[in-house]
Amino acid sequence: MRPYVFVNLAMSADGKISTRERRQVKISGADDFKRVDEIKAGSDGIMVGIGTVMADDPSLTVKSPELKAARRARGEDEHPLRVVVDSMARTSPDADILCKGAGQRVVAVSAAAPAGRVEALREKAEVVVVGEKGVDLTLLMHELATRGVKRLMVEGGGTLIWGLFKAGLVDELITYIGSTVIGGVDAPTPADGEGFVREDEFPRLELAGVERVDDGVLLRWVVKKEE
Ligand SMILES: NC(=O)C1=CN([C@@H]2O[C@H](COP(=O)(O)OP(=O)(O)OC[C@H]3O[C@@H](n4cnc5c(N)ncnc54)[C@H](O)[C@@H]3O)[C@@H](O)[C@H]2O)C=CC1
Ligand SMILES: Nc1nc(O)c(N)c(N[C@@H]2O[C@H](COP(=O)(O)O)[C@@H](O)[C@H]2O)n1
Repeated sequence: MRPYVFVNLAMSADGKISTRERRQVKISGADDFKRVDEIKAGSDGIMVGIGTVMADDPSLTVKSPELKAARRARGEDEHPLRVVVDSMARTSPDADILCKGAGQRVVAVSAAAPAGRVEALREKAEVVVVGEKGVDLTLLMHELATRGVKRLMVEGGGTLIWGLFKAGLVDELITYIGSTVIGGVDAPTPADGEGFVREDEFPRLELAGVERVDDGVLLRWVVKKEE
């Protein structure tokens, strides 16, 4: 049992999701940010890796007052459950994702995380220990499903997205391609990590939508299931 997992990201025309210094950049335009807010509001949970928390300090809150009101009217918290994948419990207790906006949080750590940092995080979030050295993403998905997460949005970054693809946990990939070039061999891309080597390992995608948004393109891919 696991949630439906969809990844949403914005990349430059040359396939980078931030600069080589991992500095957050605005790739999406106003209409795309509105679309992101809508799909976030339609999700039960939203997940990021600790690399993104440390680089961007995102809140991952729903921004539109109307969308927040609609969630309340459905009996939901204003913001989806926010989930940080954080093997060593490096999330700062002052991070926006733990402090901004009402709602539930889960920080997923491994058994190798220092006890003191785990205890400090328990003041702000539910901490789940899944995995020995790194976070076992399959176990985490099971934990999220038992907490009622049916639709999970993944915001990145590239290392987490790679880990999810490697574990066969991605159902859909939504990519906004913006009208800019970032460049840099060390700049993060949508799926980093070590990468697949053999062609028979590559996840296969089916193109489910192409749309012009702002001055870029929105692509929606559905991951083909193995027969
Ligand atoms: N343009 C966009 O749409 C977005 C861009 N970003 C950018 O991505 C960059 C951050 O990406 P990364 O450094 O790759 O960090 P990340 O956010 O992907 O976090 C990776 C970390 O997650 C932890 N982790 C634990 N278990 C794991 C597992 N099983 N698989 C994978 N990771 C696991 C590890 O500590 C790992 O270093 C930033 O520069 C940020 O601005 C992030 C989100 C969206
Ligand atoms: N969809 C999208 N377009 C961009 O141009 C971006 N830079 C990002 N970045 C992601 O948005 C997060 C910000 O979240 P909050 O506004 O703090 O809620 C950031 O951390 C990236 O995950 N996304």
